[in-house]
Parts: sequence; C-alpha cells; structure tokens
Amino acid sequence: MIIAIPKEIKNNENRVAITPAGITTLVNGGHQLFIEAGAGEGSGFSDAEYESAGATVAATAKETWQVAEMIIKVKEPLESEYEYFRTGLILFTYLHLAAEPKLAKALADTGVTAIAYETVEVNRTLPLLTPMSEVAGRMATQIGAQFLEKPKGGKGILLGGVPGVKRGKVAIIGGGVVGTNAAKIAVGLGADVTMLDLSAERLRQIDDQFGRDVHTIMSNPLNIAAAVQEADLVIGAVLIPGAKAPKLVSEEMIKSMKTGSVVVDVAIDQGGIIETADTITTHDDPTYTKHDIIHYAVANMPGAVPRTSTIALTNVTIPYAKLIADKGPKQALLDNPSLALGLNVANGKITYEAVARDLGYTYATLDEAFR
Ligand SMILES: NC(=O)C1=CN([C@@H]2O[C@H](COP(=O)(O)OP(=O)(O)OC[C@H]3O[C@@H](n4cnc5c(N)ncnc54)[C@H](O)[C@@H]3O)[C@@H](O)[C@H]2O)C=CC1
Ligand SMILES: CC(=O)C(=O)O
Ligand SMILES: [Mg+2]
Repeated sequence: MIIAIPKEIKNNENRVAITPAGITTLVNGGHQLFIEAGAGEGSGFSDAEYESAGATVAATAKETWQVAEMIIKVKEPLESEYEYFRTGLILFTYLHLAAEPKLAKALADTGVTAIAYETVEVNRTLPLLTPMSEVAGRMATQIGAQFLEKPKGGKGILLGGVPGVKRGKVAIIGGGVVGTNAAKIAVGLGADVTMLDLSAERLRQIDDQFGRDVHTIMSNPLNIAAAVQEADLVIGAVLIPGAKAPKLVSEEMIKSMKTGSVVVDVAIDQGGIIETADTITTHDDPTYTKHDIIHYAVANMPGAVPRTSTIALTNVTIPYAKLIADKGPKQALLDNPSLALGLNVANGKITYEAVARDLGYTYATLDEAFR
C-alpha cells in the first residue's frame, strides 16, 4: 500500500505520525512510504533520517495527500485539508468527530474511510488514546501549577505549600488515564488532591494506588459543586468514548470558585466538561479568564512536548497501521474487532454509534457501510 504522512498544521502541533523506526517497519512489510518535507522537524527527526529509513520525501502537502492510499496523521484534518478528501482514501488519525460536525460531514460527503485513534478499544481500554492521555494528564497539573502563579494571572499560590502554610487543592474530575496521571504529578508536588469518578470500581482502584494521598469521591452534581468551590485547580478528565463530553461543571460552580483559581479542561477535545470552557484555545494563547477564573482549553496539549509524544504515540499506532496496510481496510477491520471500533466513517456513513447519535446521523454497522 502507498502510505503518506503529512506535516501537522494545527497551531503548535509539533508531533508527527511516524518515526524513522516506524518507516522501516512498514517498508519491511512491503509498503511504499512518503513523508512531507519537514514533517518530523518539530519532533527532532530530519528528512534525511526518514530517507535512510526508506521513505520518499514529498515536497508539498498536496503531493503527500495525493499520492496516498492511506494517510497517517496525528490531529484531525483542518478545513484547508478537506480538499484532499476523496472516495476510498483511508485516514488513520485522531478525529474527535462528536466535537467536529463539519469534519464529519466532509468525510462522509467525500467517501473517506476514517479510522479514529481514540475509539480503537481493547478490553475496555483505549490503547491509541492512552499514551497521549498520560502526557496530557501529567501536563495538566504542571500547567495548572504555572497559571496559579501571580505573573501568569493566578491567585499566587504554590500547590505544595510550605511548612506553616496550607497546601493548594486540586480537584480532578474523571479518574481514568488523564485523571490518574494528573494525580501522580499533583501528589508529587505535595498538593491536596481530590478525585471524582462515576465508577465505584475505579475509585477503589485509585484508593488502592494512592492510599491517603488522594481523597476519592463519587461523582454527582452535589459532590462536584463542593469539590470545585474549594479547589484552586480543577482538571476536567472525563470521557465517554466517542461521545460529546457531558457538561459536569456549570457556570454557577465556576462563579463559586475563588478569584485567580485555574481550570484545565483536558476533555475539551470531546467538547469539554466545563460549561464556561466554551472556546478551544491554542498553545499560542492557551488561556482566557471568565468570572475571574483562568480557563485553559487546548485540544492538542501533547503537541507542546512533541519529542516524548511522537515516540509514545507511534509506539502504539504503527502496529495497527501495518495491519490496515497488510490486509486492506475492510479485511483488517473484519478480522480485528478492536480496530473495527476505530472506524468512524466509511462510504458516506457514520459507523460509530455515539458519534452518529451526537451529530444526528443514522448509525451504520461495519457490514452496512461496506456492503
Ligand atoms: N486536550 C488534549 O490535548 C487531550 C485530551 N484528552 C482527552 O482527555 C479525556 C479523558 O481521557 P482518558 O483519561 O484517556 O479517558 P478514560 O476513559 O481513561 O477516563 C475517563 C474517566 O471518566 C470517568 N467518567 C465518566 N463519566 C463520568 C462522570 N460523570 N463523572 C466523573 N467521571 C466520569 C470514567 O469512569 C473514566 O474513569 C478524553 O476526552 C481525551 O480525548 C486526551 C489526551 C490529550
Ligand atoms: C488525544 C488528543 O486529542 C491529542 O493527543 O491531541
Ligand atoms: Mg480537536
């Protein structure tokens, strides 16, 4: 199969969808690889390294998209890339379609076969989301701590406190991969950490993992309101796979927080769980202030630590890319139910149930889409 990797064009998106090692893996599998000139620069991989690994460097985005049977990317295509969509093109990337209705329509209208990293599922885990959630979770606490500093607009507290002065309070809503990783860093900084989740089983695991370092609280509107009101830093880390994120933190709850507190809505890529986090921000201008609370809502947080993130992401994506390339998309999906859950759009139909429901499409099964 002819596989091509474009340069990412989202604001400060310095990740790339393949490493030179990934090129070698796919070339050894008998595939032909193209990569756009400069695509790996932000992650510290030169065109020359890709060429020695077996790739051909394509001069422009247009050439890259046009030569490909399969495009492997990191972030969802932006509007300037929609012109490259065409029937039968395979697109393997993060899509977050429940929060991207225009993109969903463009993919369906043009007949692209779109497989989303974030809905590939193995034993109720999301292996192609996990490494980026690890990165974003760890970053969320670091970023929150930074914006609590006075020169950054925050209330001027140190999360860990010092002897004789209270520690700062961190409320993490959602105890999955992002939440757990945010907690690790927050506990490491010495903060007073509360984690809320809807799953009693998950709260039990958090309790086993962190012991008395993390207060575990059942997620419900009253408990969320109480935790948010007290918190210096709130981290949004809830996910219902594929679906638009539920608005769990209301504007009233945000108003109840003390001036100069910070919210980091990591779930913003699925639409966000904080009612007042209604604008997606960029690494260039990552925050805005509403009701005297600093809001951070960057949808590609790992893009700021691209060296770590590119390697972590491609470690898990390339084996699936190889499967698709080796067998062709239809057979690869039929043979592998985990990968099949990644299929979001095919032959003009929406093939992921939560996406179809949230965007008002009729859901089509894999069989119906490929009939
Ligand atoms: N902004 C960014 O750059 C990035 C964003 N993300 C996003 O972060 C979000 C979280 O991802 P993961 O931690 O990997 O998901 P996960 O599936 O590991 O964890 C989600 C957790 O939310 C819990 N949950 C569901 N409903 C809840 C409710 N009403 N109250 C409290 N908890 C609830 C679940 O029980 C689960 O433990 C996703 O939207 C993901 O796409 C991930 C990486 C980067
Ligand atoms: C998961 C996601 O949205 C990201 O890594 O950018
Ligand atoms: Mg997005």
